[in-house]
Amino acid sequence: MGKAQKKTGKGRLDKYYKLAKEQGYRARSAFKLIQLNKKYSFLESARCCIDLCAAPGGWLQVASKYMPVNSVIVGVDLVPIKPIPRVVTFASDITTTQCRNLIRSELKDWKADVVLHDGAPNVGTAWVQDAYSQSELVLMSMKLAAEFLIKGGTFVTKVFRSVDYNNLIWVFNQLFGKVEATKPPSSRNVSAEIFVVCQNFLAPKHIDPKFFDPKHVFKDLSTTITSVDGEIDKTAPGKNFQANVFQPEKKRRNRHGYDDGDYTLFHESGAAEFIHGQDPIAFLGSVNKISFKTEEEKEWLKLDATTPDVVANCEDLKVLGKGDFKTLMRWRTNLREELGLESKNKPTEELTETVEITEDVDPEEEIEAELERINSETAARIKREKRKANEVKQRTIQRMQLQMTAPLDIGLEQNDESLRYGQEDIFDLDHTSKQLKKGGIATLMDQFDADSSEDEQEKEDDGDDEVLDSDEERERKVAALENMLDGLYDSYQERLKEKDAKYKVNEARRKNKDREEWHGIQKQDSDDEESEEEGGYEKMEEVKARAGESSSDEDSSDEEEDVASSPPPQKRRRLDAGPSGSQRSVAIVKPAAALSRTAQMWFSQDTFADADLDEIEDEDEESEDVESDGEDEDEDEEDEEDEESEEEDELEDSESDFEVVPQDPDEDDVTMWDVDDENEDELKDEKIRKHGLTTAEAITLAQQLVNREKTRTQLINEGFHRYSLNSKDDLPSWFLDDEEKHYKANIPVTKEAMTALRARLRALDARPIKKVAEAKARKKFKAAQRLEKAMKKAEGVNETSDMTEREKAKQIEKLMAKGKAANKKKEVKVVVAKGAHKGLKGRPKGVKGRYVMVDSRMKKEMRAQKRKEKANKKRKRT
Ligand SMILES: C[S@@+](CC[C@H](N)C(=O)[O-])C[C@H]1O[C@@H](n2cnc3c(N)ncnc32)[C@H](O)[C@@H]1O
Repeated sequence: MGKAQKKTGKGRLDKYYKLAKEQGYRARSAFKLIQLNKKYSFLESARCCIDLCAAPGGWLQVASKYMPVNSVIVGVDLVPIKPIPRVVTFASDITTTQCRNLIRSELKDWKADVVLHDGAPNVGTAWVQDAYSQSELVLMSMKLAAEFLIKGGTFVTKVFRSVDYNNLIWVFNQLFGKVEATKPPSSRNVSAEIFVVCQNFLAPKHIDPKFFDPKHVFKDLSTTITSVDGEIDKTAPGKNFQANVFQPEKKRRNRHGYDDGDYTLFHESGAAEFIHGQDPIAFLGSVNKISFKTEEEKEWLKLDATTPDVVANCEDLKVLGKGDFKTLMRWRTNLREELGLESKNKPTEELTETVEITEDVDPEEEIEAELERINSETAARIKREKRKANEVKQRTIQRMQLQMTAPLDIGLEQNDESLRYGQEDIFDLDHTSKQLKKGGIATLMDQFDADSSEDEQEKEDDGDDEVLDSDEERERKVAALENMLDGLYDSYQERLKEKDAKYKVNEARRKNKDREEWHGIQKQDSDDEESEEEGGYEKMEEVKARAGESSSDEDSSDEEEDVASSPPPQKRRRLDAGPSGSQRSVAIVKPAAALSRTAQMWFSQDTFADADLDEIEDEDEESEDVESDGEDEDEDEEDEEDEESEEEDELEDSESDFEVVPQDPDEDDVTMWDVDDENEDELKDEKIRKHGLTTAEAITLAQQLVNREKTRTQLINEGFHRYSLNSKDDLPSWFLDDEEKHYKANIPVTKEAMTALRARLRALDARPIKKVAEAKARKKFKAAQRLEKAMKKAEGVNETSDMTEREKAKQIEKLMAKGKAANKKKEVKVVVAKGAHKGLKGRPKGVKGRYVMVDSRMKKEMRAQKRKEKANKKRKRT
């Protein structure tokens, strides 16, 4: 099992693996040679073949099979190869002379027609190393091939696609007439191996030994080491050391061998060379240790700049990381500055000051320069402030767009003074109207921006610039990240919602609603009297329509302007009759011009009817609930029961009488969780109209209402709890969405409700399936058709004059009876073939119409079959 898994893991169980097993080859690689030979046909004519790196012997098997009988086949590998008939094998390293000698002794003075090489180094470490070892191995095998191949012979070798590839091909081309690289189908695509078939060995008398020397063949390797960026760096060798410095974890081979006279791998150099040298990076890459041996170097050890860290780093450069090398580079710079080898990068201001001191400057010029400096500093500061203010503004706007914050939040973030903006836009008309006159939210935001930038400026002046900057930076990053996340979440939600058909309906509704949004009643003097007669609902609709007309084509800002410029409504007539039935007096609403539309709507309520707007503020403070003002006088006298019944009455009254319902002054100020309540309600209503109440909770509540166990007010009141009005400000939209879904009160369900729901479901279940329903409908339709036909006939009978009335009546009765009756199936009489009927051919005596003869055997068999079918059906159902 383990073995099988291992093979599967390596992906070996492919077609060729199975084929090799089937055909008795020791390795799937045998098919590579088969396919190569199929293409180039070098084995059939070969009399002698050397297979280098032949274990376990797949290629040898192929050679033995395809080569003529009595051919000489020699296989060499590091590992011993199990004997193969007609094949001589031995274990040896093909890079050694011992191997060469062994082959020589085996071949005597024969020459090989084919030399095969499928070697792969048994390293299995880094890819670069593997590839290079492979290239070296190829070069060694080519050396053997050049020695043992006959002129015109073929050399087949495996190479890896690597930087050495072209060099190898170049060498092959020097020794062979035809060189072709190919990848047989059995070679896996994922493998970097390529097979090069070199044909027509030129057998030159003298071959330059450099062709077999990796140092020469791959000599530009040292200059083609990949740089830090992963690009081939073909520049000076010195650069490679730089690469080593900044990528120390990558070990590279010393491909170019040792320098003349230098046979060690360890290099030590004095610190002076590092400090005074022009190429410190190359130095760090080529040296193992920096020593402090000279007097000067020893002195450097005493300097503050030479920290213990630096000394430790100098001990062994080969173990250092990027950071350590940077420390050394910094140390070098510091030291060079101290030694005066490098000038310090002083700030320009410092330099300017030095110039001022040294130069004899005219006082006027000095003043001018000073002024210029101050100006430029101020300009820079203003620019900085502006940038910061813009950033804050942008952030706030972005937050608002993402619905993370309401305009009120801006105030909250600020201070108590500005906190008033958000709340007073409802209650403090003067203050708010002033704010709104200036430009509404934008003004508030501007003010906020100004405030915040002032604050920031103060902070900046007080505190450390660097710390503040970094803090701000961090804050900005965090905010940007949050915004990004929220934005992503929103777009995710959008995507989800777009898919949702319900959402589309919702959206369409909301758009309609927005278009029709009621912006309060605007006074129309001319139709005062009409409005008195009209019902409240009509009035509201009319006003809605008017508001819609006026606002439909304009954007919100235009609307604001319109409100401001339109003549203020002078008076408002209350239309509802009070408990006494008398009409109330007309209220004067003065400063509507200065109010926002929402504020107008709010103050258009009757509650404010008697009061001058200037007084409203005071009233607000006194009374908590604005709506209850009108009933104040009575309330004290009434007991709790009366109160309840009055509330009910009020609710009923409200349906018939016109009452200005206060619209939420600002949607952002509403602190309920469920944002789409209205739409949801509409949908629910529609659903209820269509399907009735579908949940046990809904049925429970409905039953309670119908049975007068609870009043509507009670139900509404029960829906509130201490968390209902929790602020949703600053809460991320995903949280609100979750809350909307899951944060719901558990409504107790009654047994009756469950029973009712179950009964309904049962009725639903009991409904016939479609086919049955269709059949029934067909039947009904046919019956109706029959009846119609009969009636037509009856009419005809009625119109004939040949018949007496009595006859007519009889005839019609018959026709109608026929029309009502369904077509009866023609009866088939069953005649049992026994007694006189046994073995009877033809119609039995006394039997009229259709008949069928049955015998007892047949009857039994039929019954048995029916029984079986029934049993089968039952089994299937369970
Ligand atoms: C892919 S296998 C060859 C498979 C063979 N062609 C066959 O069909 O069975 C590669 C072989 O190269 C051998 N090898 C690697 N380096 C070698 C070296 N320096 N001298 C001899 N054989 C070597 C390995 O021992 C290994 O068996």
